[in-house]
Amino acid sequence: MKPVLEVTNLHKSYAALKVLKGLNFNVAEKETFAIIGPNGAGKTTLFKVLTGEVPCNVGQIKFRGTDITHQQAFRRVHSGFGRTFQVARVFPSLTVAENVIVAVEARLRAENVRSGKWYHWRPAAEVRDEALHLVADLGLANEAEREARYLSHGDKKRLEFAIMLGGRPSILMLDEPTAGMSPTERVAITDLIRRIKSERGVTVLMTEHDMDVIFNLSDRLMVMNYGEILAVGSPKEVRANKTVRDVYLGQEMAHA
Ligand SMILES: Nc1ncnc2c1ncn2[C@@H]1O[C@H](COP(=O)(O)OP(=O)(O)OP(=O)(O)O)[C@@H](O)[C@H]1O
Repeated sequence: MKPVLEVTNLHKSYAALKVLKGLNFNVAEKETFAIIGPNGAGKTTLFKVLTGEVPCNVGQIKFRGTDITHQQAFRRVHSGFGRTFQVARVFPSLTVAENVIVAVEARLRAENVRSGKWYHWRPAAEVRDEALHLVADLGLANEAEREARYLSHGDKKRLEFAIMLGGRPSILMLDEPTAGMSPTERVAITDLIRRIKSERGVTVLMTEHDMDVIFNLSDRLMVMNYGEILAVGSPKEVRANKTVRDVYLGQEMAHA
C-alpha cells in the first residue's frame, strides 16, 4: 500500500540555524506515527512544515502521491489534514456548538455542497445536527451552549478535536495533545485518540513528551535529535535501540 505521507530530503533553517537537516521518512495508511525527541530537536518545526504553516528550504512532501511541498495550509486541510495545537485553538467568544458549526460549514463550503449560505448566521439544520452530534460524541453535550472561553483545559482540547473532526480529516496532526494536562486528563485524551482512530480509520501523526501516551498509542516512533532522525521503528525496536537509549530515552524508557 502506498504511504500516506512521503517525506524526502527535508531541510528547514531559521536564518543560520539549521533545524531540519535532510529528513527522509514515510507514514503508512492508518498507522499512529509519533515523533519524539528532546526539546529543540525540531519536532514542532517539522509539524509546521508538514502542515504548511512554514515553508521548507529544500525537500519534498507527498500526500497520497501528490506533491504538496508548496501547497498552502488551508488547501492541505481541504485535502484531508486535521490539526490540533499545543495550546488548543478555539474561538473563545463563540459557544461550543458554534465553534464546531463553523468548522462543518467551512468544510461544506470547501466542498461546494452549499453555495452562498456562508453569511447566514443561522446554520442549516443538517449542519447544526452534524455539529451537535460531534459535540456529544466528544463528551461536551452539556457544554454545547457555553462560550468556549469558560471550558476547562481538557474540555478545550476536546472541543479542538471536535472542530478538527468537523473537517472530516483523513490524517490527524496532533502537536503534543496532552500538553499541560493532569494524569487523568492524559488518560482520557489517549483513550479519545484511540477511539477516534478505530472508529474513523484515520492516520495519526503526533508529537508528544509523555512516554506513557506514546507507548500506548504508537505503531511506530521516529526519534529526532538536533534536526536529524536517530531511529524509526516500533516502540519495541526503538526501546531496544542503543543510540536512542544513550542519547535520549535511557531513564524515561526504562520506566515506560
Ligand atoms: N520561528 C523561529 N525562528 C527562529 N528559530 C526558531 C523558530 N522556531 C523554532 N526555532 C528554533 O528551532 C529549534 C527547534 O525548535 P522546535 O520548536 O522545532 O523544537 P521541538 O523539538 O519542537 O522542541 P520542544 O519539544 O521544546 O517543543 C530550536 O532551537 C528553536 O529555538
